[in-house]
Amino acid sequence: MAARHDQLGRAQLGHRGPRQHQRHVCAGPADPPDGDRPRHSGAPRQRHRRSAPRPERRRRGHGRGRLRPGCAAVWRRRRRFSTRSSRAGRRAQPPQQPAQQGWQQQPPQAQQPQVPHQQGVQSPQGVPPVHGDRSPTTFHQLSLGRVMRIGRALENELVVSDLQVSRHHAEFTAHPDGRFEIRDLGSHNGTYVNGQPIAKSGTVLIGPNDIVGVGHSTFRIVGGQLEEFVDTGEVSFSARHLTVTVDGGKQILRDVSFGVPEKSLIGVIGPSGSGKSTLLKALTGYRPANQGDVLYDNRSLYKQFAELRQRIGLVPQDDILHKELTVRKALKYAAKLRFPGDTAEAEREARIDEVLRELKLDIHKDKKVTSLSGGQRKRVSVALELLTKPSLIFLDEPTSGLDPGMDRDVMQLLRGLADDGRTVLVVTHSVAELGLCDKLLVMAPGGSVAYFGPPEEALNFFGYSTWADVFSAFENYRDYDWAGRWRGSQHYQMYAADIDAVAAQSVNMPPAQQMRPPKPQSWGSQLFTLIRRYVSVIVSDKGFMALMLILPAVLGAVSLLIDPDKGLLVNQNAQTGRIIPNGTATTVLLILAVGACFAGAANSVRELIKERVIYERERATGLSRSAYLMSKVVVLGMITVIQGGLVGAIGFATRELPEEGLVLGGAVMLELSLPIMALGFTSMMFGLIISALVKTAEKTMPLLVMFAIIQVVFTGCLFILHGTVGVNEFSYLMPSRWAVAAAGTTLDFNKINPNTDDPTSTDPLWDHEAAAWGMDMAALIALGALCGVLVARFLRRHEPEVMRK
Ligand SMILES: Nc1ncnc2c1ncn2[C@@H]1O[C@H](COP(=O)(O)OP(=O)(O)OP(=O)(O)O)[C@@H](O)[C@H]1O
Repeated sequence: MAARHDQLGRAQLGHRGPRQHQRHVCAGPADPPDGDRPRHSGAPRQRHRRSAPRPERRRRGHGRGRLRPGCAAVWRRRRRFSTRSSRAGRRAQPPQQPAQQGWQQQPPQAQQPQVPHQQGVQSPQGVPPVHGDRSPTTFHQLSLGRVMRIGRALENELVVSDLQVSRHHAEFTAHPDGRFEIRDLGSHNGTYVNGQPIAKSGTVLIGPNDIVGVGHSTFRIVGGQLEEFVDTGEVSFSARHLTVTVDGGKQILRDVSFGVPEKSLIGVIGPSGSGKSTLLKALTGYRPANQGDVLYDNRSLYKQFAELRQRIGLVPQDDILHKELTVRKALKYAAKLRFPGDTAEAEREARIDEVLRELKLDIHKDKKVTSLSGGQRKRVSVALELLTKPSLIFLDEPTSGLDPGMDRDVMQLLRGLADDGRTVLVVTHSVAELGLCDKLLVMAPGGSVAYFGPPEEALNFFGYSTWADVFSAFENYRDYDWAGRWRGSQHYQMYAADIDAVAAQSVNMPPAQQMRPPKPQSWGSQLFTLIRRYVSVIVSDKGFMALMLILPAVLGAVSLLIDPDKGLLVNQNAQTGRIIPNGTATTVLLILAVGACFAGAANSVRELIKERVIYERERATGLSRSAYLMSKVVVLGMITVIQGGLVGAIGFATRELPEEGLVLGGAVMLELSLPIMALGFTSMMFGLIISALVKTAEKTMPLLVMFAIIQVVFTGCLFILHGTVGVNEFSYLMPSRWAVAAAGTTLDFNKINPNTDDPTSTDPLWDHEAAAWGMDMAALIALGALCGVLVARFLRRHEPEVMRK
């Protein structure tokens, strides 16, 4: 391990050995023309990563732009050069090419960046290394004719205490003829050969070049022995020539390369729109780059995504927790969804306790997430990601909205996570605590790298005293070749040239099904967990519960104010037999229908948007889209149907109704209420469509009102739809049309609300027949089902790209 660390250090940190003796050059934008002279005298500063005690590092690495002595004079000169533009609005100075000629004029062989050590390294037997040159953790003897079963359960020949591994996960067989094979035993998280999942319960022959992945362990057969490597988190990580091109050919990430050894904390900063989020998506495989590769301990993340993605944690900017739950409950449901189906509750609880202790959250575990401070909430989000012991953790602006104290707390937490043996990359807008990072990546407008190296050298590199100045320069000189400036710099040679020297590759992504992470739980189990979690969230919100009861009660009750003494029967003059329209029945039905529409859509209209970030994250960890959607449909559907029942019960209870129904005989009130309940359900599905479509929760309210008003218009109660060409056909898309029609068949709406202009014209949807009731109800439910299909399609748009196919 020590040897590997040393080599990685050389390979990925730019061969600090010889190059540390190069002089650091103050490569500021305002370097004078003769700026090829080295600016610093004396020995270069050694960077003692983590070997330096923390306070020392903090002192050195505050990154607030304290200039080194050699640069101070240059800086003063720069300021003199810049007085004119400073007066004109204190704009940052135009950048100049850094003074790197001295370096560039070195003989070619001195400039030749070395291919990183781990590329193409072969073991003495010609077998490629699994993890660079890292030594196997354990050797297992695999005698011919023997079967070795791997799993979490103690009765296995090879016991792996890893919650990502199933109790009986896979087995190696050494055939008497010398062939070796691996068989998956129906594992939850899959068994992988060279990063590709093998079929559930499938068998694959393996040779000496093949690497078998099971949870955090990888195995290789070498001379009849099984070598096991356990990924304990200490992995190197590098990005090579990442380029992302969007439709229209525009590059939003340009040739980004950098690499870090194990236990590193990397900060990523850059002006708005410089591609930080795009980079994060490319690094995590959420939206793989079009060109380039991401290497996870020498393994291509893209090609082996299905296996390696389990080792990656991502904490998005917004909290990935249901704030209404207590910390413990939120983690409990997350663990249930992420760990294999065969993990016992005690195992999950033990892991949750471990993580809570590690993040010092145990004292807060019974508090609701809402009651925690911003910093503590961020800790809980990190805790959630740590459950599965990822080796790489990515965070998107974890400190946004936090005060400086919390900002420091969170950054120190990340520092600690890295020191404990993980690689952590944090995208941030906050520059106050950058000194805690081992490396800083600065993105320039246009999505290219402007700097990668130690944070404490970054401001000097740009030649400004504050990050505000650097960002102003980015803004004011957007078209400047920041990437060229970086590539021409000595820092580039020291910290990135080695990685960059490897030729760019176009990404040959494996087929979509091989990219997709396995589902750790069965569909039914996911659905059950999601329903339980959703019910817990609703139950913990007493205000919401009360509102859900009050809303239908009020909507039903207001209908009682309409001609309270009048019934819902057909008005017919006994002597003449003439039909007299019953306006009360039409109005009551209209109000009840609108009440159901409103209640149903209001229940669901914010549901998907408010937890979109959680969904995105969980989807990337193997959550089933249909299980998620079904959990919403089941819980909200039940609530809405009960509400519809309440609306109907209150609205129809005091009215005189026909004695016999068309379908349910004497249960007329139920026959009338069923369309109201179904209308509530279908409206709830429409609400889900709105929720899946909108970009912000604020947009849901106007759309909800619009939906309810359109439903009023198309009930058929306000004007006769039948015979109105175009409008009538359009009304078939409206749930209220079918619900009023279904209830109308029972009440005989063709007589209650006849077409007075043409008494012979009747609406077939209102025919006083059981078949018409059945058809109306079927159409209403079919509309709801169609909405379900649409919601699923719209949900896809919010998923990580690898999960969309
Ligand atoms: N799918 C896309 N199609 C076209 N342009 C896109 C797409 N995604 C992002 N962009 C553009 O790419 C650029 C980089 O976007 P990105 O979100 O990565 O920036 P950022 O640095 O994260 O910004 P911020 O700090 O504001 O979050 C932006 O100009 C953005 O408009």
